[in-house]
Amino acid sequence: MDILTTDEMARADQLTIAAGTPGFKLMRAAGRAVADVAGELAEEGAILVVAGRGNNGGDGFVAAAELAAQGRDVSVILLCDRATLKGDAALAAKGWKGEVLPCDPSLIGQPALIIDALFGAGLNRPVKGDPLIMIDAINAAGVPVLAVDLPSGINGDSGGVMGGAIRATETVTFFRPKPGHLLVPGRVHCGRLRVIDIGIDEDVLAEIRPQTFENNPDLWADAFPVPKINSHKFSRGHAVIVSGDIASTGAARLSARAALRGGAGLVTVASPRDALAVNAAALTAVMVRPVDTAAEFAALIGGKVSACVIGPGAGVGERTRMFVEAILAARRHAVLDADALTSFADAPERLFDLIKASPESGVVLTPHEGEFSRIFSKVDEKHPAVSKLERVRLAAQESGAIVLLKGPDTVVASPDGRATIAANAPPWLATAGSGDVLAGVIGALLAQGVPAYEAACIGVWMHGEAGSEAGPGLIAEDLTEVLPAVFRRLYDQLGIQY
Ligand SMILES: NC(=O)C1=CN([C@@H]2O[C@H](COP(=O)(O)OP(=O)(O)OC[C@H]3O[C@@H](n4cnc5c(N)ncnc54)[C@H](O)[C@@H]3O)[C@@H](O)[C@H]2O)[C@@H](O)CC1
Ligand SMILES: Nc1ncnc2c1ncn2[C@@H]1O[C@H](COP(=O)(O)OP(=O)(O)O)[C@@H](O)[C@H]1O
Ligand SMILES: [K+]
Repeated sequence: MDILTTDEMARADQLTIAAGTPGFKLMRAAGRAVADVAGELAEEGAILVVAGRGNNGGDGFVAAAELAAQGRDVSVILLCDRATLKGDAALAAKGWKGEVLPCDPSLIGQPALIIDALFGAGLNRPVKGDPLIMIDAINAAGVPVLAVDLPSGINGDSGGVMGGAIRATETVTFFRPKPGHLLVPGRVHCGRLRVIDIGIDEDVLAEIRPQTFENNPDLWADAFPVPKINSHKFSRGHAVIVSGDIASTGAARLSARAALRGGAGLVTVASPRDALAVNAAALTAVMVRPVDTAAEFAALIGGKVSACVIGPGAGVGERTRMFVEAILAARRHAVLDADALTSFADAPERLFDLIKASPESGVVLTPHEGEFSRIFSKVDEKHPAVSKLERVRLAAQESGAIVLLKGPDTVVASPDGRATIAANAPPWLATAGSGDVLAGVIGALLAQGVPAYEAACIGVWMHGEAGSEAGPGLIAEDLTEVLPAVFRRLYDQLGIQY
């Protein structure tokens, strides 16, 4: 699904209004939808609406009036003087015939539900003073909270907490999700997210041309590789995974097994000679080749190899740097992870120049936050206050690669500006070796000819699904073993026969 920034959402409102739907009609639809959800969350008992001075508060007033009309016990606290409300919010407040209580936290009491309509997309500075006291008091009340559009205090574009923020049970947003609903900590503050139609025509999207998407199969189904009846192992691609020295071979084996499970027809581990016995003893369907020097490595990948994965356990230093350079010189599709990134921490431009010199080869960089700040320190220095989404976009532009920044809200961005945010990763994915499996799955997709952006998105999604499939207690080894179940469900979802 498309994700709209708050500016893009404002544009969607404007286009809809310009096409003849009054803004107040949108507000009425929004407020009524909030009232419906409130009725579901609290089938009985008192409901308190806490409204701010803007249109978010306006939605709150509409919901209050709607709930009162249904016979519910509703009260409204307003952050400002009612007489100072303007535009649609003033109109909405007129529709509320009850009393308006002042902004006093002692008036919150213990309702069955609080509707948070303090701030939405218009939050433009850190919350302090009275609204902050109110937010803290709502959070402390210990009752369910339904947030209108965004939990108040959450930045809709970054998901960041601006001074303080509501912890909602559920959030109702309109038309499309915003980045702040999916990026943490915003996602955590939202609770369950509902996206509701308020009468904005989908045609506005053709004009807005959103560049951010939630990472799910609708987005990349067409690029998903399905073996054909006449496929053979060579046509499914050959992935090479670089092993580290004898003390750190496991990470490459995890990646290699994941690459095989991910659908690569052949997988070879390029192993230092002194680690050959360890790797060979621990691998079966995955092949092992002795490789010590850059020349040997170049000879191996110069053959029928379609993609390389380097980084997991590879070791930081000249050997890894030379191997990365050999991969890029040979124009192989590549996943550069972990140590392959850290090896360029002192000279990231050297890496980026090589990537940009072969734009036709798909290169995916898969840092976690620590690795990201090592190789993209310039992005962080130049743009200290931007969201995770924009940081990754900037990193993709700077490097010329597809950049994937891991975490509970993994972002994938392309130098052309497209980006996805994933929201399907369970927290138990954060375990040693999990990233190595992710690198292997993406390597498999690249090996099968999937374009790098889609390969990264598919890999992240499948990795998240595998985490849910394996469930709590998972270790990285489990992820590869549950991939067949993830494939089966995806095939069912996409209507692919098997
Ligand atoms: N036609 C539209 O544009 C629609 C808007 N809708 C609602 O309108 C909301 C956006 O409305 P607004 O743009 O009026 O913005 P908000 O209602 O989010 O808040 C804006 C007001 O809060 C003030 N403010 C911002 N940050 C503050 C802070 N930290 N401390 C104190 N005051 C602060 C601003 O100065 C402004 O007065 C959406 O989130 C959505 O709920 C919906 O009614 C659907 C239609
Ligand atoms: N809180 C979290 N919720 C969901 N997924 C997470 C969370 N933290 C990390 N992950 C995921 O776990 C994986 C960890 O990878 P990484 O940091 O490279 O670890 P390792 O190097 O041990 O494999 C990544 O895919 C990341 O997105
Ligand atoms: K709100």
